[in-house]
Amino acid sequence: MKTIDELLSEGVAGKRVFVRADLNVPLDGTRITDDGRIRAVLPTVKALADAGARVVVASHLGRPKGAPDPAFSLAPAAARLGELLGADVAFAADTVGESARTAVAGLADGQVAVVENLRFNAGETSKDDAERGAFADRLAALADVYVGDGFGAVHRKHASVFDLPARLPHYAGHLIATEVGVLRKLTDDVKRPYAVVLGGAKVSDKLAVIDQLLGKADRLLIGGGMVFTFLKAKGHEIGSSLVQEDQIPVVREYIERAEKNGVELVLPVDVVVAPEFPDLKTKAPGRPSTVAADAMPAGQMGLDIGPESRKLYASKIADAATVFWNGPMGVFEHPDFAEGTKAVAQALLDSQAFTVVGGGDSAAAVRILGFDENAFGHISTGGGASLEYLEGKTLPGLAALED
Ligand SMILES: Nc1ncnc2c1ncn2[C@@H]1O[C@H](COP(=O)(O)OP(=O)(O)OP(=O)(O)O)[C@@H](O)[C@H]1O
Ligand SMILES: O=C(O)[C@H](O)COP(=O)(O)O
Repeated sequence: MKTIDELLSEGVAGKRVFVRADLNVPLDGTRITDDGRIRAVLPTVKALADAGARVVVASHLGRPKGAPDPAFSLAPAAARLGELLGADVAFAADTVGESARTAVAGLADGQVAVVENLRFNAGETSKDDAERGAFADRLAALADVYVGDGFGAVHRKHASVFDLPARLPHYAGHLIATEVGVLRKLTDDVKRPYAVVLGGAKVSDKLAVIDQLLGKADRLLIGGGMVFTFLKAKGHEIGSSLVQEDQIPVVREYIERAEKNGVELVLPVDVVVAPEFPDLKTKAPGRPSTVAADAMPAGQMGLDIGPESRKLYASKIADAATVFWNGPMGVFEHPDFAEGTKAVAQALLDSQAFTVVGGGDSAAAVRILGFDENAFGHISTGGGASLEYLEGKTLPGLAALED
């Protein structure tokens, strides 16, 4: 994979460089609640601009349906990029149309433009190779060189990620190079004991990852919404908690395989429950109570791991040599259900282990709960992307950058 350093040494002054970033940031209306992903691509954009390139930045935001939708405009992200760069950033109101062509044509050396959300175009995410290819042709017309730096999206076989680099000289940006360098350490020669902490709400995505991790990790600590599919598979009552009913047989097989492979599968011994999902806007009292994990009352919903589990999880993290953490332990957005996530974050910081936090929500949780992000070994900008990398899958956006 050629990197941006090679591109810079070849010289980029006057060239139009297309940077595929992941500016898919959480928004409250038009207010960005966590700008980590914009800050993460700054080194690449800055290096190119400083070297005199005409930089065209593109990204998706959210999951619009292949047509313009103002709720998913990249305008707030473009404005924030300009603030962080300390420079004017032009914004095109479309992705490959008149506005984009004019914005790019108007760039002087060292200037930056952002084009509108890639997913406002059906060709970006199409399953049809020809349709994606046609959109990639239109993107290619905007640039002379491609730099892939949207690590959070490299697991997507989308036009700007997969098809466009085939049409232009292509290089990996600083963020992709860093992310791959760190995650490779977790796949090539991981220092053991290797503990993986999995939580969050995207249960079906993450259950598939466990299949692979059972052959790689020494310890698997389960938290978040995934817990209840495991507890149910063990025959326990789980009340009205999140559950993936169709995965119960699969989870039973995981429990057996963990035992056979000598992988320590750690489940909560107690859970924090409430009568209903908390109101995250008003933060009205969540009416939490703590119960044993094998004695959850019917009608209650599990929303965090309990105090005994926090101690247990911290002890399993304390003497690990490597820890990968993806997904909050509970509904951390509400103070009544944030303690499990806080305890795991603190345990990572207290351990001597090499620690990697992966996932948009996990990284945001760390920052929102007030932890110093620089104290962790690495905070990945990719949730699904980092998990799929660890699964050993070929990621389209990385394969496309190879020659
Ligand atoms: N017990 C639970 N019940 C319901 N939701 C939960 C529970 N525990 C955690 N969550 C929710 O999980 C969400 C985060 O899950 P997600 O799987 O998206 O994390 P992530 O992998 O860090 O993010 P991403 O994949 O978007 O990069 C949070 O909004 C949190 O409230
Ligand atoms: O948030 C993410 O994980 C990335 O930006 C990819 O977004 P997607 O899951 O909508 O493809």
